[in-house]
Amino acid sequence: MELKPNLTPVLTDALTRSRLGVPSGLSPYSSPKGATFPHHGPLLAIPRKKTGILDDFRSSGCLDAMNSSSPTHNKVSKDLSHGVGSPDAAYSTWLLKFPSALTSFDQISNCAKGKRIALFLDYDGTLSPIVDNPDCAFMSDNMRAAVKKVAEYFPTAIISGRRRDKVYEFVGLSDLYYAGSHGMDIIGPPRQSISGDHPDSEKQGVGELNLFQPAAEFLPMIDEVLGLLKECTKDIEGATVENNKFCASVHYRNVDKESWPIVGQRVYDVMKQYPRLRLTHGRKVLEVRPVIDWDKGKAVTFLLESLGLDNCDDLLAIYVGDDRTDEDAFKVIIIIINRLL
Ligand SMILES: O=P(O)(O)OC[C@H]1O[C@H](O[C@H]2O[C@H](CO)[C@@H](O)[C@H](O)[C@H]2O)[C@H](O)[C@@H](O)[C@@H]1O
Repeated sequence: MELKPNLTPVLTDALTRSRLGVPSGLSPYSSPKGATFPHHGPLLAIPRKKTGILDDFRSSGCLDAMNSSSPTHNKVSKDLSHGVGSPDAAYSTWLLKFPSALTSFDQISNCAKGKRIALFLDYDGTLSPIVDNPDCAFMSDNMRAAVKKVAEYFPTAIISGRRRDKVYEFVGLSDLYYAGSHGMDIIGPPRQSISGDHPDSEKQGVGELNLFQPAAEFLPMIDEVLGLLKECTKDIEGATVENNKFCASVHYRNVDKESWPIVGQRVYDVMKQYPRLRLTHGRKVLEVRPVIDWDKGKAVTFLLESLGLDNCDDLLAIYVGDDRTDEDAFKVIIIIINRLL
C-alpha cells in the first residue's frame, strides 16, 4: 500500500458526526472570548498548599494521575500489595491473573491456527523504547524488519498518540495502516475491501486510500491550545509541548518532580477555557484532545469494519500496547477474543 502525502481531510457526514457525539449543528470554531494563557508569576509564587487555584487541579485527580504515570516495576508491585504480603508476591499473583503474552506464546499460536489475524501495534514503548526526548524514539532495524515481515501475512496497523506523519516517519513502512492522534487520523485500507457503501468515509475509487479524520473541525482549536500551552509552560525547565495534530501533548518526563504540580495546574487552567477538550494521561505526558467519543478502541473497530473483518467469528485480533490509552483498544480486543471462546 502506498501512502499518499497531502490527502485532503475527509469531512465526516452527519451520521458519523452523530455517532461520534459531535453535535450536527456545530458552528465553525471561534476562540473562546478572551482566551488567553493564564498569567503566572515566577514559579515560587505558585501556592503549594491545598488552597486557592491549586485546589481545582488537585481535586481533579490530575496530580495523582501524573504521579502514577509510567510507574516503575517496584512501584507497581508495591501498589498491588496494598500493604499485605510482599510486593513481589503480589506481583506474582497479579501475573497469574494477567500472564505475560510472551510466556504464553505457544498458547497464542495454538489459538491462532485456522483463524484470520489482524495485528494492531502501539508505537511508543511498544515498537520503540521510552526515551527522554520524544523526537529520538527510534525503532530498531530488527523491530522494523519484524513488523515488515508480519505485515506480509496479516493486515497490520500502527495506532499511536503521535501525529500520523510523525509515526510514519519513524516506522517507515508503507504496507501498513496508520492511525495517528489516538486514532483520530486514520489512513484506512483500500476501498474495494468494503462491501456496500460505508457511511464513515469519503467514497473513493478502487485501490485508493481512505483518510478518516473524525475530529477535523477541532484543528483550529487544537492549534490555538498548542500556542497557549507552549506559552504557559515555557518557564518550566524540561517541559515540552508536542503537536500531535488532533491532540496536544505536554511532556513532563524531564521536569523536576517538585514542579509537576505546576505543569498540571498550568495545563488545567488552559483546559478550563475549553469545555470541548478533555485531558488524558500517558507515560509522563498530559494529552489534550477533543471530547468526541473516539479513541484507540474505536480506531480498531473502524479498521476492522473497513477491512470487512468485524463480523467474522474466526477473527483473532491482536493488540500490543503499553499505555493507558491502549486500554480502550484492549477492551475491544477482549470482546473479539470472547467471541472465539
Ligand atoms: O500511543 P503511543 O504511540 O504510545 O504514543 C503515546 C505518546 O508517546 C510519546 O511519548 C512517550 O514516549 C516518549 C519517547 O519515548 C517519552 O519521552 C514520553 O515521556 C512518553 O510519554 C509521544 O511523544 C507522545 O506524543 C505520544 O502521545
